[in-house]
Amino acid sequence: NELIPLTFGALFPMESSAGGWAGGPACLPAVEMALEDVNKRQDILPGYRLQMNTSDSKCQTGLSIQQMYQFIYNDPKKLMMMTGCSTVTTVISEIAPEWKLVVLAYGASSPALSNRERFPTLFRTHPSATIQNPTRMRLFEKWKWKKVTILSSVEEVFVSTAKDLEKSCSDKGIRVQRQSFFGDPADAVKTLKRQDARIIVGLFYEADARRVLCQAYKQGVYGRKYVWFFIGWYSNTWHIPPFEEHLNCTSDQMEIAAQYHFTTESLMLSLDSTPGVSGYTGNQFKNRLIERVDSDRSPGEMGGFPEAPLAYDAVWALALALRCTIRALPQNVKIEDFTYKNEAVAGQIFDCMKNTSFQGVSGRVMFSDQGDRIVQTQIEQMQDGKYQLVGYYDMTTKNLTWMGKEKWFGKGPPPDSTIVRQQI
Ligand SMILES: CC1(C)CO[C@@H](CC(=O)O)CN1
Repeated sequence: NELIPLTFGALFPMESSAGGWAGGPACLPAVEMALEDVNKRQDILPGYRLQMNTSDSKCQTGLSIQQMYQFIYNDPKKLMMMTGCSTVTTVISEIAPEWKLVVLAYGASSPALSNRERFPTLFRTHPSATIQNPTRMRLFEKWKWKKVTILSSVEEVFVSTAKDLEKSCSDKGIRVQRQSFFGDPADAVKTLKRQDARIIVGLFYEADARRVLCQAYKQGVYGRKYVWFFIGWYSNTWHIPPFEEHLNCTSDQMEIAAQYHFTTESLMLSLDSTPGVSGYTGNQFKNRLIERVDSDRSPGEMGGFPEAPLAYDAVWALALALRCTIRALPQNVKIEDFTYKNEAVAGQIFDCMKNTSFQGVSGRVMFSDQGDRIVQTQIEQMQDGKYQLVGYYDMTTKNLTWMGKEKWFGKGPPPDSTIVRQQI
């Protein structure tokens, strides 16, 4: 007897000509692998076959809306939408409720998406960029810093992350200065000096980070008096200036300025040695993906490779939510009767997605009330041009796992400002 197909629409940014994240090359094969894994199991969607219609969104909003209409106005009916980039996820999640569709984003980090008023049916297996802020706060507490400076570029994702961190600092009685720059950071770095900034959190894309680091070197905002925090998802050699950027700093100068800075980033691949619901561990997933894509480029270079576990787990979240829906619907209502207007089925899919909780290859998959993914974060420190893992932070348990591998120019962490020596 024929399996009944259940279809979802999926957008992958296979390239990003207009800027943005080209995560499709590694995330599409990860999703295809998850579909095969789900469909070969008898206990996930018995009697059904999960399938997807895909389009290359190029990380462009206009194109993705046009593709969404194609999904909706052509059979088969789509039960859900899966998206990548934050920009595409924003527009798709704003219009999806018109067709009572849940949106599941595997590659959207923008804090603005944590908003149930604007995005009532959005869930994401990719954490918001603000998830790094509790980790930064925990380190300020560990090293007793009560004055912090935040420097961001003007992109919305970084300004909203900076504002979130600024609020967390104020709530904890930490004095915080925040400024943002567009293009050349020279004046912004000059302001850091004038403010006597010592503990500096940088929030920008990789190319801006190089410009900031070069200015820090030129203006002497580096070394024993300073601690820089950068974002951890840059490449491991991000601080080496590419020839074409004509940065007027040498690699040696950049390495000197970068010495002992910290980074924070979301853990996207589970370190757990016990397999998850798929039957695979994070590492087994990673090796299977590398086998599958056997591209001439090294897999780590493939766009979206770090986020591939999130895409794989998104299919499992979707499949388990559909299984939950099938079990919850009354006898006379079939999930295949979904019609973009059928509140009963759509409402049940939303409720099931809301209650998602399973062990994925990217770790525990659960969503907050805003549909946000909660993950652990990883802390590294650059030591002589190489990143050294120094700790993990779990914001749900507030547990900081520290390796004690960090290094300082002096005996320990520098003070957060000029300490006026108390006259004894
Ligand atoms: C960690 C990163 C690179 C943040 O941006 C995400 C893409 C986006 O938010 O548009 C993908 N993952």
